[in-house]
Amino acid sequence: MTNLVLFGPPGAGKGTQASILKEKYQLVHISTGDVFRYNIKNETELGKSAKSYMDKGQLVPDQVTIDMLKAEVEGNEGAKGFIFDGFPRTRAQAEALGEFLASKGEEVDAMIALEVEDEVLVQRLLERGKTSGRPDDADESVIRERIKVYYEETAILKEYYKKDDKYYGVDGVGSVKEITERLSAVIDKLI
Ligand SMILES: Nc1ncnc2c1ncn2[C@@H]1O[C@H](COP(=O)(O)OP(=O)(O)O)[C@@H](O)[C@H]1O
Repeated sequence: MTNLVLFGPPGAGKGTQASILKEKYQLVHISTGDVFRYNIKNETELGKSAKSYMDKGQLVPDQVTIDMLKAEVEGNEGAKGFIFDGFPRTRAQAEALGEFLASKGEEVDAMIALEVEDEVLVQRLLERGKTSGRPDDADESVIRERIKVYYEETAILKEYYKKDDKYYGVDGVGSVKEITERLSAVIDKLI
């Protein structure tokens, strides 16, 4: 299996690239944000518990997120591998993912990060908010909170994967195609 973590701050372009890469490499794309939004739309218990955090730009609690992620992986038996998008976002999530994959004789092969400056992120998210219908994109203070949470809780994962030589940084500014090419150059060396 090939298991990739697509990493980067909110608005870095993870979702856009993951949808392209999953086709190209025949991997299953799991976006924790998308799964939460699906649950909110369908008014499930999970959706109800996630919504209040998401609307404020905060992280959904680890245990809820980890259980959901495991269920998504379990639901895709026979997959050639996964692209994890938006997960892990905390050290506890990274540890849980490692243990979970190890229990299946698998591992995270690489974390590939899209690197984009903060001000570019804010502009992209505000632009996306005009059409995405996402409440967390419509409000600049929520966007800034998400970026702050990223630096406080998520950015440390760079070191976490770096120590195992699994971290790859890619410039996230350019055309969608250019960025796909940069990511593919990393992935092609792994598989
Ligand atoms: N791994 C996660 N842990 C906790 N909360 C998460 C996780 N993934 C997504 N969320 C919640 O969903 C929101 C939206 O996530 P996402 O769709 O990945 O958007 P973005 O990265 O553009 O902010 C996050 O702000 C957070 O509240």
